[in-house]
Amino acid sequence: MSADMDFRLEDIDDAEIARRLSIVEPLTDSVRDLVDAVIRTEVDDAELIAARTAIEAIVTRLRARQKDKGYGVAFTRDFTGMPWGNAATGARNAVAPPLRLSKVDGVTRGDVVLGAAYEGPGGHVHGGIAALLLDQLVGETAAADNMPSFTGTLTVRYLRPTPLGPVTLTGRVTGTEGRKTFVHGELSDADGVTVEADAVMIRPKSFPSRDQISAAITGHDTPTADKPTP
Ligand SMILES: CCCCCCCCCCCCCC(=O)SCCNC(=O)CCNC(=O)[C@H](O)C(C)(C)COP(=O)(O)OP(=O)(O)OC[C@H]1O[C@@H](n2cnc3c(N)ncnc32)[C@H](O)[C@@H]1OP(=O)(O)O
Repeated sequence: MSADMDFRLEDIDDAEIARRLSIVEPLTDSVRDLVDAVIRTEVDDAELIAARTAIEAIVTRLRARQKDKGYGVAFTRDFTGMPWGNAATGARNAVAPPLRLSKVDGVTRGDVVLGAAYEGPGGHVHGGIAALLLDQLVGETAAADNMPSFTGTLTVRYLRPTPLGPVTLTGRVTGTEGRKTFVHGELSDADGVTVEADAVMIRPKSFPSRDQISAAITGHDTPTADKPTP
């Protein structure tokens, strides 16, 4: 993680974050629903072509005004992070399942339903998706005070196939050594653990301090900070 990461200020409060999420999360859910529908639909070719035309019109509307590249990581002045483009948990990212992780008593936990969009072996979760979710899990488990570490090494062990459907993620820190944090993570279905991971998470020596990030984000205004749209 280097100092040229895309940190930026969104000078907003919790109420404004909630307002924006109340608009974008249902949109993201609708796009997830669309992905699921495209995978599972059995309508005829004419319907598929009509659907494509309608979707292309929506894409054109959304592209009327947009960022040059990824969403980046926005922070408020009190250091609330908004990684809304994140591939595993981003509130604006329909590629990500609707997973929210939270930490209670040192254990990070989240529940999510993995549907057709996450299939690998028929009826089962793709191994890369399991690894993605476990990577996010160990990342959030290692993060302290909203300051992330990078995944140095992620060792994933697939114990048995994970059926599509509800899964639970749990992670905990197993040790620290200098800038390294060791984390164990598990992905489980109703019958127990299906995939487990051990990670070495590293706070890079070049990583900016919280004060440096604060200075960087408050030193310039984000182009979107004063816009009313979420
Ligand atoms: C917005 C707010 C969000 C807040 C929540 C955040 C959640 C975020 C969730 C995001 C989740 C998503 C997460 C993602 O997807 S993170 C993205 C995927 N990961 C990367 O891209 C990492 C790329 N690699 C690097 O940046 C550097 O190589 C790192 C940072 C890893 C080390 O570079 P650095 O120059 O700092 O290292 P050093 O040479 O001083 O060595 C230091 C120590 O580390 C040991 N070592 C070195 N490399 C490795 C290795 N690969 N495995 C094991 N150990 C390693 C080394 O032996 C030494 O140990 P010791 O000799 O001291 O004992």
